[in-house]
Amino acid sequence: MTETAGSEGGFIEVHRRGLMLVLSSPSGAGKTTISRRLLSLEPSLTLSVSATTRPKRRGEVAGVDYHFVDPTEFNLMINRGEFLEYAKVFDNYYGTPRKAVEEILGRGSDVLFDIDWQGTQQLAQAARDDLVSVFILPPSTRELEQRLRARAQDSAEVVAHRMSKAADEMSHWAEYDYIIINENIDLSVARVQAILTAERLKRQRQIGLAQFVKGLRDGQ
Ligand SMILES: Nc1ncnc2c1ncn2[C@@H]1O[C@H](COP(=O)(O)OP(=O)(O)OP(=O)(O)O)[C@@H](O)[C@H]1O
Ligand SMILES: Nc1nc2c(ncn2[C@@H]2O[C@H](COP(=O)(O)O)[C@@H](O)[C@H]2O)c(=O)[nH]1
Repeated sequence: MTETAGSEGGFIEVHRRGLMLVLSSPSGAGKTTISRRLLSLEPSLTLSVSATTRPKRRGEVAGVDYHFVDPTEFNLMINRGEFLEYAKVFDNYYGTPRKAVEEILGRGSDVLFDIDWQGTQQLAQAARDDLVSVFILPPSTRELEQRLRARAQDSAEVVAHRMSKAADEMSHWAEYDYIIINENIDLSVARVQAILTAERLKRQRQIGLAQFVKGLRDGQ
């Protein structure tokens, strides 16, 4: 993203280095819901569409929600080095295609990731300075289970399996930059949006500022 700043006598471009915004949570805490709302509010934020070996849920669209691939194809993608990160989550494989992320960042957009703690650790190793990580917690375990059931997308066994993994997932909360308890969805979306706004304004993400300030000091 480029912002043009200046006054009469010449404009100096202040570019912004793209950032990678990660949302993680135990299954059902609300990160997909928050992501969709945020994407509709933030035109220069683009979702990284993961590849997965998980079967498609009712209502999911290939290429929009996920790239649905079989385990053989997923392995080929691993061997060809096509993933920025990948992990096994709840008995299926999930991975972030590298090329798409590079293209999004290359055109000056920020990237939104809905990935688990394993993927977040891998991204942090590869690009810590560009990463902003947010962990979403449910208001209670009971509410988490209710949300998974009310979503009505997974079998009772899958819901039980995901609930059994929730405590493990949540043990990684302290590895994240920000924590949001998702009680009220409007408030949670506003909070993630506030984080994004503040992170975009960080000094180190604004390229060309030194020149811009020099111009100001020189009276431009
Ligand atoms: N603040 C909220 N209050 C009530 N219901 C919510 C809230 N946030 C999300 N939900 C609902 O909870 C269910 C699970 O949300 P969502 O699918 O966004 O979770 P998720 O964290 O993306 O789960 P997964 O990791 O399994 O993809 C959905 O039916 C959603 O509408
Ligand atoms: N490490 C990664 N985790 C991912 C990726 N895409 C999704 N996920 C996480 O998997 C679980 C389950 O997702 P669901 O859609 O089956 O409910 C959830 O925690 C996601 O955040 C990925 O590319 N890498």
